[in-house]
Amino acid sequence: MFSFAELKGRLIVSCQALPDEPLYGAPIMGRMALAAKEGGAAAIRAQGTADIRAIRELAGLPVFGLIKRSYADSDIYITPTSGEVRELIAAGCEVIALDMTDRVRPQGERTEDLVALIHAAGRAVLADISTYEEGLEAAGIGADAVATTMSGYTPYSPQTDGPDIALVKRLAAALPVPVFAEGRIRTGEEVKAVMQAGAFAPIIGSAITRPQCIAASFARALAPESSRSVRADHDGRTG
Ligand SMILES: CC(=O)N[C@H](C=O)[C@@H](O)[C@H](O)[C@H](O)COP(=O)(O)O
Repeated sequence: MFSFAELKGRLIVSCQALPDEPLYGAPIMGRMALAAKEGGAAAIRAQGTADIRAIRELAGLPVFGLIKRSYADSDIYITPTSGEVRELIAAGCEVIALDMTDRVRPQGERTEDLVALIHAAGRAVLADISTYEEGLEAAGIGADAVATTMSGYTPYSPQTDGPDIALVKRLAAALPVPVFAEGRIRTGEEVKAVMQAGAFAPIIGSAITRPQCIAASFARALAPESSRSVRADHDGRTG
C-alpha cells in the first residue's frame, strides 16, 4: 500500500475542474498537474478517471483520486458509493479520497465497507472530514490519513474564511495517522500556519489551479463592491 511518509512537509496540489468550469478537460488538467510538479508538488489530488489517467501519464506523481457525483438520497458527493470506488481503483490512483463526514451515504451503503473495498485493492484511504469527531471516527474505522476538506462545507462545521487551523491542530495532536490541511489555503503565511498547527502537509487547490478564483481575488481588490463573486465548484453546493 502507498506510504504517505514521502509526502511529509511536501506540497500537494489539487487539480480539478468540473464541466461548468473554464479549464474543464483531461488534457488541461494533465498540463496543470505538470505545472504543479514543476513548481514543487509531490502529489496531486484529482477528480474523475479521465483527469486521473491524464495526470498519471503526464506528471507521473502519486494521485489522491476522487469522483464527485450527486445522488438524490444523500448530501455526500465526494466518492459517495462503492461504484465510484471501483472506478477509481481501475484508474490506478494510489490513494482514494472519500467523504467520511457523519452523514448518511447514498443507496444505504456503509463507509466501513468502502474502506474495506479500498484496502482489499491495496490502496490507501484519505478521509475528507469536517469536524474533530469525524476525524477520530474516520481513523477509528481504518482511514490511513485524514484531510480537513469538508470543514466549512457541512452545515454544522465552522464557516471560516481561511483554513480551519484549529481543526488541524486538534486532529494532529490526537491522531496517529497523517492529518492534511485542506480547504481555503491561499497564501504562504497560511501554509506556515497549518504546518505550525501540526499538519502533515498542505493540499492546495483553487489558489493554484482555478484561475477564475485567482482573477476574482485581484478584481475584488480593485472594486470590492461591484466585483462578481466566482464560485469554486464544490459540485454547486457552496458559495
Ligand atoms: C469542499 C470540496 O468539495 N472540495 C473539493 C475537494 O476535492 C475541491 O473542490 C477543493 O478545490 C479542494 O478541496 C481544495 O480546496 P481549495 O480549493 O479551497 O484549496
